[in-house]
Amino acid sequence: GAILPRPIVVCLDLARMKQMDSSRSSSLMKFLEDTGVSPSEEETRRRERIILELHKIVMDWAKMVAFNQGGKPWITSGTVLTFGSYDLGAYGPESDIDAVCVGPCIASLQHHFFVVLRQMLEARPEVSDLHSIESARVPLMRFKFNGVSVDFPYAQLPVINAAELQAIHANDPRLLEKVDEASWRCLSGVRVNRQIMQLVPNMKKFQLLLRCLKLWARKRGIHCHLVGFFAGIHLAVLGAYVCRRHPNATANTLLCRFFEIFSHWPWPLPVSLHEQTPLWSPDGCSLMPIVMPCYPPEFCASNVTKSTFNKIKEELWRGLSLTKDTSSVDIDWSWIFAPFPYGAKYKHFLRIVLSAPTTEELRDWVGWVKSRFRSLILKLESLNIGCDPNPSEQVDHTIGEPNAVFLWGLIMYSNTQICTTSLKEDFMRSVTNNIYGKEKCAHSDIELSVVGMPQVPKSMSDHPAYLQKLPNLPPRMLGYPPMRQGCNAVG
Ligand SMILES: Nc1ncnc2c1ncn2[C@@H]1O[C@H](COP(=O)(O)OP(=O)(O)OP(=O)(O)O)[C@@H](O)[C@H]1O
Ligand SMILES: [Mg+2]
Repeated sequence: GAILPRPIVVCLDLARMKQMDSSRSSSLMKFLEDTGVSPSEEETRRRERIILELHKIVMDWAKMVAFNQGGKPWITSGTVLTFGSYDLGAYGPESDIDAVCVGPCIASLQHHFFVVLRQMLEARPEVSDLHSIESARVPLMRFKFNGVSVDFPYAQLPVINAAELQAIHANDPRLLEKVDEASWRCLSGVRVNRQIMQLVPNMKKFQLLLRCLKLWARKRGIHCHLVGFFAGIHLAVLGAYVCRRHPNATANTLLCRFFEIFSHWPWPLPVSLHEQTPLWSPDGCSLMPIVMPCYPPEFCASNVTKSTFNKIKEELWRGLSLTKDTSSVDIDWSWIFAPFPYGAKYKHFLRIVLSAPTTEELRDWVGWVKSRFRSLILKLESLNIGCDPNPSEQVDHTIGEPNAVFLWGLIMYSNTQICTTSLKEDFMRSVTNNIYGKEKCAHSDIELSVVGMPQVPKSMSDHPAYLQKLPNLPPRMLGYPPMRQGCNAVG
């Protein structure tokens, strides 16, 4: 046939690509809807009511603190500021509500927050599972309010009328200079969120992308800050970066660009939404530095190690290979968001069993040990063993005591033997170092063993048929050498 002049071919191609892009975006939105990652109207209302109730409780509490100190209750106030994925409008059904309790200078953290306010919350029928985590970097109360998990840290402002002042000056550096370190940290969560919202060109598209990223990271086993994967804030910054680079892109293009940009990212170049990068980098931030948009700039805290860095890179390459073919109209989104097939990927697993006499003790114990997991991953790496710390927890019903079981995929680079006795001794040193509430965990236990496939729960060993269709990635993209056959693992 006749050869069309070039400009017309380009126009037709562009029109076809645009149509494909929009049809892929529609199918992506339909997929997200079917997966149920977006909260229903009712769920949204429920969360709004919770924030409102918490606000009322904090107001009453501030007035009571003033009254008990002989002050005038009407000039004192407190408030609640939300942050995290709730505030960004990208929360899912399993997300918590992150809310800072902002209190006046007369309300102390130790007594008024952890004792007086705790009692007020405990007296409410909507509140359950309340516990205080006083030793955390950001001390907080964690509870369920009408069944929704709430993380509730405390920021004490150097003023009496905290509610009024925060509305005007939450970003005022002079005010922030006067608050203590823990208060400053939780207010920076609020400030970072506000900055992100100001920096993204289209909030709706950003929320959609962030929902995709959170779902993808959860399904692929790379959404867990404590074991060295992404925290929500990392994904929010990476998502915002893509949105800023492509302000007019559709949902499909944004997701494709995310994989394209970050599978090729020259780490350790920091990802930053503005020009500035922090002057110093805390431990754990050197492999995959991501900068929070606040002043002064700070890195998001990170626990990434060589192993988890490799897995993240592998997953980014996988995402790229599944989305880069722009010539096909349809894309099966369930491939991209497929659960990670641990059972098919690894031959050996490190089985970590945490147990305690009661469920309350187990909750504290699991929280504490998880905050030490990074040292176990580093220890394995020092033995030349890579690991994929599956963040999900199982329960072994054959054990009498309340327990939580973790199964981490092991990658043996050489004929290494794992002696779990010395591994445990080593890990226990890190667990018992600086332990908070030692007596609380006196009857709790850890057991480590190396197990093979048969002892892995069915949910982890299933190998969905669609995984067979995955394109083969070159080993370079997998980030580590292929596993040696016949390695010895001694439990
Ligand atoms: N590693 C971190 N570095 C810096 N700030 C963090 C980090 N982890 C959490 N935060 C702060 O705490 C907030 C809430 O964290 P959280 O882990 O609940 O994430 P999220 O984005 O709310 O995701 P989810 O939907 O899973 O709850 C973040 O928005 C951030 O301000
Ligand atoms: Mg949250």
